[in-house]
Parts: sequence; C-alpha cells; structure tokens
Amino acid sequence: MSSAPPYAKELRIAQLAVQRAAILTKSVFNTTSKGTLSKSDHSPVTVGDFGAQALIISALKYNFAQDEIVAEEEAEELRTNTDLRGKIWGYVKDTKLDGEGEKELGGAIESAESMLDIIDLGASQGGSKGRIWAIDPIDGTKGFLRGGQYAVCLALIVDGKVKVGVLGCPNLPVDDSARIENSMGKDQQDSEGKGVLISAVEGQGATGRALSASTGGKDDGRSISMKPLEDITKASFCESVEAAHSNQSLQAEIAKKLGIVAESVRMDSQAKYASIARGAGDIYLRLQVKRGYEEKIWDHAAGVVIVREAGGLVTDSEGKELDFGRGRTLRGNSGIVAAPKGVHGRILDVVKEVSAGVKL
Ligand SMILES: Nc1ncnc2c1ncn2[C@@H]1O[C@H](COP(=O)(O)OS(=O)(=O)O)[C@@H](OP(=O)(O)O)[C@H]1O
Ligand SMILES: [Mg+2]
Ligand SMILES: [Mg+2]
Ligand SMILES: [Mg+2]
Repeated sequence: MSSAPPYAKELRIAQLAVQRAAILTKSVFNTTSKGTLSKSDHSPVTVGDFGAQALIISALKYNFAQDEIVAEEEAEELRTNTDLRGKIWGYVKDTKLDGEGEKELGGAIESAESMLDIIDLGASQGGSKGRIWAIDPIDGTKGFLRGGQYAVCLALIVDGKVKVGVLGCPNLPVDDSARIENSMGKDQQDSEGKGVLISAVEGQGATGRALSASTGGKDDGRSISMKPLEDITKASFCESVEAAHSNQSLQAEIAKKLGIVAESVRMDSQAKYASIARGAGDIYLRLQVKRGYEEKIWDHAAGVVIVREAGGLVTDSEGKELDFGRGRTLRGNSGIVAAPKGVHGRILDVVKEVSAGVKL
C-alpha cells in the first residue's frame, strides 16, 4: 500500500474549507447590502470577510487543534454591533458543503457567540517556528464590493516556509486558457463558467479545478503551469487595481525598459498569482508605494507557493526571498516580483535599476 504524500490531509481540509467559505462569500457577493464597516486603516470589511473567516477557522480547529492561526479579521466590533453579528450568523449557520465534505470539516458552529470566539482564534502573532495557518477570508475586499475579482486564501506555513496554498477565486473563469481581462468591477455579475480552486503543495506541483466541484470524490484537479516566456517583449503585467497598493507609474517605466508593449491587466487580490500560475498572465509586480507599509503574510502566502510550484520564482523587489517567519507581516521585505524562472532575473535587474532613484 502506498502512503499518502506529505501534507495530503492539510491540502484536502484546506481545499474543503476554502470551498465552503466561498459558498458564503458568493451569497454575500450577490446581495446589495454587504454589511460593510470601515476599519481603523480605512479599508473595508464585510459580512463576507467575517463569515468566511469563522467557517475556515472552525474547520482548521476541528482538524488541527494545535496549530496557530494568523487571520486578517478580528471580532471586537461585532461584540457590540449585534445587528451586524446577527447578519453574519445568518449566513454562517446556513452555509454547508454537500456530502462527506461537511463532516470532514466538523460541521456547524454552535452559536453566534462561539462564532465570535472562533473569529478571534486568528490573532496569533506568527513567527519562525511551528505550524501556522495564514487566512485572508476575502482578499481584494474592494474588488468584492466593486463586483470584480477577489480570492478566499488559505496557506500553511511550517517553520517560516509556505508548504500548502489554496486560492478560491469565484470570479475567475474555470478555463485556464481564457484570456484575462481588466477587472475593475461590474463585469463579473454573470457567474456562468466562473469559479476556480487553485492549490499547491511544496514539491508536488500546482493544480486547478472548478470551485463548484463535488467534495465527495478524490478529484485532484488538473496540473497547471506558467506560460513559458521566451520573448519578454510579448509579456504582460498583472497588477493591482488600487493605485494606492502599487506604484503604477514606476511599473509603466519598467515595462517600457523591458520592451513590453501590452497594457497591464489590472485585477484585485491574489487572483493575480492564480492567473500567472495557470498561464493566463505572465508577471505580477507589486512595488511598494508607501514608506513603512509592511505586506501582510495572508496577502501572499498561498499565491507564492502556487506560483513557485507552477514554475515561477517569487522574490521581493531587491531579489530577497520572502520571509514568512517574521510575524504577521513580511517586515523583512519590500515589494513583490513574481515571474517565470527564466525571465525573473532580467525583470529584477530592471526593477532595481528603476527603483534606485525613487524616494518613498
Ligand atoms: N498601502 C498598501 N499597500 C499595499 N497593499 C495594501 C495597502 N493597503 C492595503 N493593502 C492590502 O492590499 C490587499 C489587496 O491587494 P490587491 O493587490 O488586491 O489590491 S487591488 O485591489 O488590486 O489594488 C488588501 O487585502 P484585503 O484587505 O484582504 O482586501 C490589503 O491587505
Ligand atoms: Mg482587508
Ligand atoms: Mg488581502
Ligand atoms: Mg482580506
């Protein structure tokens, strides 16, 4: 009898947990009132973010009780805002996977009160030792609100290294080869043929399958890989929608120096990592805009292992490896360069050259 490959159970549970959470985010996506709050950094959080985080953490605690969890959201505001808490609970109590999957995740959360405690189990400070799950229940909340791209993101980090990554992208086409388009919102309302689940385990490659696939069987999905890029001038960049998240004028200068003529494709969230990993785009650049901003580990962990396993290299904009063992943020790094192995070095040279004179 052959034994299961490393992290087989972690991958299975992570995929189911993301699939279940995405059922919830999709219902919220299709309503007009998304229960939006503004956080202290002025970024939005919705019923969908809180609900998805509760469902994912409950699945992880049931299966891996000892593991640490670093998740984006906290429940503090919901302890007094009973209206919003009730609204979230309304979604959480009714969201279930079909068949065996639900049992594997431990079933329903008991009450609205325990839901808040579960959300707050994601407050770990992270670090370089042990098993830490990183959760972004909705990455690209602004995209989610705009009707554009967003992703439900889950990764397992062991001793500071990302081992497993899963991205649920409800608004990306199932078809890997479908051309990626700018997604500024309002164009994603038609859910037909949409929704993809992209996964990777270190050393085992990356796969993709429909987000709506049945959870009963052992569907491993199809293997995915980056597009081989022989001629860099034919490449296109995938970059953020929000001008505040990446330096778009500097990116344009870099594209010009590399001889890239295609317009950058703009989309929110780690759907950018998912898109380049399956060959629907080429390069993801994210250059630091604000001095002192530290990228969050949950915004990158899953995407990084997926792109690496699909044949890419991911470093920061100085060429340093991303260090997921420094806490809740990538405090030792600045910016992100994700590209096929063969051209990463060339891109990095230009990024360094162009960034040299820039003062943030
Ligand atoms: N100043 C600044 N610089 C860089 N990044 C920031 C900044 N502020 C916020 N964020 C984080 O950006 C996450 C969304 O990134 P995206 O690449 O999806 O942005 S964009 O919407 O496509 O522009 C977003 O993730 P979510 O909050 O999960 O949506 C934030 O964690
Ligand atoms: Mg956020
Ligand atoms: Mg995010
Ligand atoms: Mg988020």
